[in-house]
Amino acid sequence: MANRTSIIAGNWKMHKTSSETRSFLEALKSAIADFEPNCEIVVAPPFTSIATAVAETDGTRIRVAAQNLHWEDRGAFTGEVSGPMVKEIGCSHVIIGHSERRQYFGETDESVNRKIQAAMRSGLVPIFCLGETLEEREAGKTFDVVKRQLIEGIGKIESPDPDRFVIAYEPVWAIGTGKTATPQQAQEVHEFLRTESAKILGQDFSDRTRILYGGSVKPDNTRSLLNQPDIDGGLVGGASLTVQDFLGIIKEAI
Ligand SMILES: O=C(CO)COP(=O)(O)O
Repeated sequence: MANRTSIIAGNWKMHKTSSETRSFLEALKSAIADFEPNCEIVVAPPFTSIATAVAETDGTRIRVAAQNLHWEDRGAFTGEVSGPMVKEIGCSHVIIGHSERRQYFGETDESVNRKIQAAMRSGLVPIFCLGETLEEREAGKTFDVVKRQLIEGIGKIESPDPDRFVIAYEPVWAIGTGKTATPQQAQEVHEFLRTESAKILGQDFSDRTRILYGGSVKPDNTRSLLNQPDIDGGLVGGASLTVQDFLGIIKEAI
């Protein structure tokens, strides 16, 4: 089995101004200077705080992600931001297809696919999110839903570099609810996603791509989740907003 380096990524959602971003990153930098984390570290601030985050993390191991992009590189799309813009300002990663974007901003499997292609065209690492709702889980549709999202999301993508492509399984019912999927529940979906992605993009891609779990990840549940063979890190919302919790998660990463 491939040896995959874990990723701990903080999705700040609509939190932290530039000055709040600066103080958070100053504290995080000094905290991680004391030890050698076992994982890659990514933070995803809102667009307006990205420049500050890039400046603050320059020369460190912390990488910066955007939370969204448009599928075109430029054009008359008021209020939108494109891959080349995100790349040039210094982001390495971009979150795509988060359930909040699907739920509140009308994103579809098709737009997610176009955004993944746009990210790759601009040299950004997509963090491609998918996951079922509570209703879908209770109706026994979890595997059908994530399979459809996976196929539609990565279907038309040509030979992505597995080291530069990340999938995040985020069951919607576990986001911001304090209700984490059990390690077994998460593992069975991760294993399924890995098997299915091998059918679409080949065994090497499937062996090497990182699949993160997201949904109420906290310092005290990180270890048991990351101990699962197909869970390669966490996409963290609420607990990435305080240095203490985010650092606690980073320290638990294996
Ligand atoms: O949506 C998430 C990360 O993208 C998860 O959010 P919480 O960690 O707050 O549940």
